[in-house]
Amino acid sequence: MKYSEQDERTSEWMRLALSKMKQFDIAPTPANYALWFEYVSGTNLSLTEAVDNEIEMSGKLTAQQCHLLYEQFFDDDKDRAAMFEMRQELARLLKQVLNYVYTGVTTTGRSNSHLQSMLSRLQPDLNRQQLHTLIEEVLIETRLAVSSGELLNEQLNGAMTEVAALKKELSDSRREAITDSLTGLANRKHFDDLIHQMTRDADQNGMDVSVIFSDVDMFSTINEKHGQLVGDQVLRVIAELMKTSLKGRDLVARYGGEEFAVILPNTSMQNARILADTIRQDLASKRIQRKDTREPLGTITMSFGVARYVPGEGVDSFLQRVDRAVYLAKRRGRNNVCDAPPPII
Ligand SMILES: Nc1nc2c(ncn2[C@@H]2O[C@H](COP(=O)(O)OP(=O)(O)OP(=O)(O)O)[C@@H](O)[C@H]2O)c(=O)[nH]1
Repeated sequence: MKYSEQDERTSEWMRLALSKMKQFDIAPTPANYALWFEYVSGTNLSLTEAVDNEIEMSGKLTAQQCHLLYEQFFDDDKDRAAMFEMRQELARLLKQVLNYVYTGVTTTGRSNSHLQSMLSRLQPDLNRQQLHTLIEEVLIETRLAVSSGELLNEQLNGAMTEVAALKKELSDSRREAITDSLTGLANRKHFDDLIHQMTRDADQNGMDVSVIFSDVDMFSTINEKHGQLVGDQVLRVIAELMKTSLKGRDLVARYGGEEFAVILPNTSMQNARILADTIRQDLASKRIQRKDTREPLGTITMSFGVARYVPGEGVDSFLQRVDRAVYLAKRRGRNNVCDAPPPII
C-alpha cells in the first residue's frame, strides 16, 4: 500500500500521542487517546492551549484533568453541533455582506478587507468565546457601515438583525449547556467547572470555599407511590427552595438525580453548616402537595454533608469528603446535617 503524505502525518501523530500519554503516565483509553491525538496534531488551538495551561500550572496532567479536558472538548456533541451550525450561519452572513461590498454598494475598501479578515478567522477550532467576539465585531462593523452610508441600509439592516439573532442564539446555547433542564439550576458540568476554578483560587490565595451536598431521603418511595412526574415536581420545589436560600456568588446545582450541591465562596465551615441546617428545616416543615390532585405528599426531607476546602487537598479529596458526610447523615437516620471528615494529606 502506498502511503500518502496525510497518512504519514497521521501515523506520526499517533506515535506522538502515545508517547505523550506515556510521558504523563496516562492510561491509553480511547478518550485520552482522542485528547492527545488532537493535541499533537495541533488542529485544535483552544485544546492545545488548555492542555499547555494545565501542565504549566501543575507540572503534570492527571487522569482527572484529562477527563475534564475530554468533557470540555469532545463530550458535548449537541453543543458542538450547535457551535458548528452557528459558525456556518455567521460565515453565510459574512459572505452576504461581502457580496454587497463586491457589487459596488460600498465606496471604500475598509469594510471589504476587514470583513475578509473576519471570514478567514472562522476556523473550525473557534471556541465559544472567540465566536462571541467575532459576532460582536461583525455587528460593530455592519453598524458602522450603515451609519456611514457605505452600504445599502435596507440590505445591511437585514444582515445586522440576523447577526444579532445569532448572538442571542449563542448566549442561549451557552446557558443551556450549563443548565439542568428539569429544575433550571446549574448542571453538573457547571458545578464541576466552578469547583475546579474555586479550589484552584483557594490553593493560591487561601480563601474559604465550602460545599454542601444534599440527597433527598427515600426519594424512590415518592416515585413508587406517586409516579415519576410527581417525583419531578418535588425536585423542582426543592430546587426553588434552595435557590431562595442562597445569595451573591453562591451556586446551587443539580448534581445528579436527587442530589443537589452548593458552592459557597468566602464561607466558613460554621456558616455553611448553619445554611445547610436552615434549608433542612425549611424543607422538613414545608407542606408539599401534588399539583394535580392537591393530595399532600407528607414530610419530605434531605440529608446534608458539609465541608470546607483545605488548600492543597485537591478537588477529588474535597468532594469525596463531602460525599462521605452525606453518607454519615443517612446513617444517622436521615434529615440530618453532618460535617465531612478531615482530609488525609
Ligand atoms: N422523578 C425522578 N426520580 C429520579 C430522578 N433521578 C433519579 N430519580 C430517582 O431517585 C431515586 C433514588 O433512590 P435511591 O438512591 O435508592 O435512594 P432513596 O430512595 O432516595 O433513599 P436514600 O437516599 O437512602 O434516603 C431512584 O428511584 C431514582 O429513580 C429524576 O430526575 N426524576
